[in-house]
Amino acid sequence: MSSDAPDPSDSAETDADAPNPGDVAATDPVTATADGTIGEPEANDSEVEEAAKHVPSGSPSGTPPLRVEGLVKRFGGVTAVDGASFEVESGSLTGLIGPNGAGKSTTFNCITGVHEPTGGSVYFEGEEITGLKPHQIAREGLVRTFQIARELSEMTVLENLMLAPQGQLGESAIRAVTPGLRGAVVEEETALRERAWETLEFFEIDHLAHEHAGNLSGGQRKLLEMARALMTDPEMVLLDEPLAGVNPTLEEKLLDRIHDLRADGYTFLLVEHDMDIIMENCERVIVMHQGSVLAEGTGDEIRNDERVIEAYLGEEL
Ligand SMILES: Nc1ncnc2c1ncn2[C@@H]1O[C@H](COP(=O)(O)OP(=O)(O)OP(=O)(O)O)[C@@H](O)[C@H]1O
Repeated sequence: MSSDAPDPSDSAETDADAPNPGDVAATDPVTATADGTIGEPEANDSEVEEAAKHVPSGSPSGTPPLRVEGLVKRFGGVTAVDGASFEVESGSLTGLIGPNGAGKSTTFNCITGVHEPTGGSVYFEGEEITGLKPHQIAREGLVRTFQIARELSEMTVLENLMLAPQGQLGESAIRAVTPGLRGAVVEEETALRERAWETLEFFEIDHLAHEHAGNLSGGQRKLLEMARALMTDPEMVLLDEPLAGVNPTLEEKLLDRIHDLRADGYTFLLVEHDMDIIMENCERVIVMHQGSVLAEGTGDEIRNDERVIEAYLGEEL
């Protein structure tokens, strides 16, 4: 996949700023806790436990969580996405595949507000989100995973999780320093810390809570990236090659977690080059080619589709 870094050739447009997961606001929630420490979760009252839980509320009945209509993205003379249209069903794990340069990354970036589309529309749970900034889209419940930025590599795994909502949602630190709001902030931080521990346990990386993120293996980092995305209480998560460079044990763990989350009502759109993973895990597959959608269907339908075979000519399908 191409990098998310803005391309100099893209300067003519006003792409939204990508949420910078490395942006640590002036008042860091990790240090703004009641006792000033980051520790194991304290005994929780039921209110905190309730606040820590998140289950997707789901789309209004019959509305696909994600609908992309005639999406176009040009970079100067290059048309990266050329009228792509598709829907993702609620609670599904849908694969987005296509040969190199098909436009998958750019589509992800347009959906999540990293790029402003040149044309077309994106709807999330029936509401148009085209052109919104990434943190606004994240606030609606649609997030993507991001590589752990350099600044965050120097922080612990627990800190990474506690900062995730700020990074993705663009929360203002002002609330945290405003007199009169401090009590509420401390309560929020307690819930946040509890939630972070729960999430670490869910991904089975709680033993790494106090490790610097930079010391994690590639696979552990992928788990952390996913854990960070979940800390924002999303309804839907876009996964951009979440298994690249992950060893088979962690790969299985990550896929198991994705299936668990699906069972809880989360929706996933997955870009992945490994066709076996797509075919074994995705009930629906969307194939992009030259910027638009070439075919859609089950893994078997896609594998046997002549147009898809031709598009992948020379590549293993
Ligand atoms: N910022 C950019 N500036 C100019 N061209 C770009 C930019 N981003 C992507 N492109 C071009 O748009 C096309 C689609 O790229 P994109 O990365 O979206 O494809 P992809 O399907 O994700 O490919 P891959 O699987 O190889 O990562 C390619 O021709 C690529 O070179």
